[in-house]
Amino acid sequence: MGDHSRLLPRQRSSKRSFIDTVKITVRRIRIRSSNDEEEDSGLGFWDSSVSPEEEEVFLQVLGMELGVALGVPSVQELAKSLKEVPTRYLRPEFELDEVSKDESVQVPVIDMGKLVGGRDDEEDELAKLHEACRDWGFFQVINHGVAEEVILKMKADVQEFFSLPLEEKMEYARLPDDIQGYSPSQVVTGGRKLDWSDFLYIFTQPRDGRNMRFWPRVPSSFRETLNQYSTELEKLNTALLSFMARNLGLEPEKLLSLFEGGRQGVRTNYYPPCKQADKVIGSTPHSDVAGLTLLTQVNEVQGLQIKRNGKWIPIDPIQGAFIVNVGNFVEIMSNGEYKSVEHRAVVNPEKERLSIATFNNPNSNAVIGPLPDILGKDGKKQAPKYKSMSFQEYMAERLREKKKKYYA
Ligand SMILES: O=C(O)CCC(=O)C(=O)O
Ligand SMILES: [Fe+2]
Repeated sequence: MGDHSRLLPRQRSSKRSFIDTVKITVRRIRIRSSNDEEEDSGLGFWDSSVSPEEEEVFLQVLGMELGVALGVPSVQELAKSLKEVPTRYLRPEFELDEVSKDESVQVPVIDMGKLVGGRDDEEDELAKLHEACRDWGFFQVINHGVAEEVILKMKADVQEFFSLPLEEKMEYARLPDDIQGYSPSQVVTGGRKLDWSDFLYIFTQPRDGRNMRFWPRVPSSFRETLNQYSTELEKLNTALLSFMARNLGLEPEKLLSLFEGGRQGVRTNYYPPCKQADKVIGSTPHSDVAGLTLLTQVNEVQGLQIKRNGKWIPIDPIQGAFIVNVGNFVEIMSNGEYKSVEHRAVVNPEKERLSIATFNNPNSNAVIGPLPDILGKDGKKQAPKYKSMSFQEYMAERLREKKKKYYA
């Protein structure tokens, strides 16, 4: 998932006793779940008044430990040895969802080649981009300027990483106090239901925010490849934001300054095949907590679906294109003119699927709210549809929401 709502400050070591409390709670839950009972209590502690940062650490430690306790270091491994899908992955709530069969319904394709260099068709393409962000929240971008070689290398290295033996991947396992690293999906929520996927999540920009501990050394080119990929995608993100700013009647510099130095995270998703593919979900429906998300699909296996008029529309990726979606931050900043659309990933019965999602965030000083220039646009005052708050407050709120959803 693109959640990535977990960008709160790291825990200070003075909070040790809190962590110990968490560990004890987790141990209790572990004993309980190994006895195969419902593990829904033992969370009385949860209600005590802890700060959002503390909640954050709690969720992470709980999620990690619970994942291990349930014997799911990786869905990829589970899928190999599997006779039957464990109940925890069965998601009957999605079985009746309607999926569109009309293959002609596809997200708009934006040709970035037309947006640079003062061509005659520039205005038409800008209008198409505006429409895509307003009406779809998703589009594919071609002629985006990212060298094909960099994309191919990234895909190859990601594929190689996931084909390593589990022990090697576990060298980059997520740690209790971090959200980066290799992990099965959704254990971070400690939820009762799990997604049919693993991921490797790495903070890639700004450079001084990198923790090389989570950057794979194998394949040997991985680090350099990711560095290049992330740098190229940062440029693409900036270019797209500046076109969107023009479309929204904003000064590009003003919008870009909110994203300057913001965190970029690259999440590579691995969806193992599943014989009961229609009974599991690779990525639970969500909208991305990001400014813009740029997605590359590693192989030809389809899986991404977006919600439109109550139906799921499967996205057919164009070779070499990026699938771009408006994230929650851009929706809010545009006062809802652009939409952060719900999406999910389904699993294939025969083939593995891999994707690389790059999330680009505003910086932590940015106020998250409708931009004053949008509210006052065209001389008319628009009422703000979203509250304004600090980046940290926004993240804490998402966390509280998640807590409600998974622990209610
Ligand atoms: O795998 C995909 O196509 C979607 C992944 C996704 O939505 C995410 O990581 O946020
Ligand atoms: Fe997503």
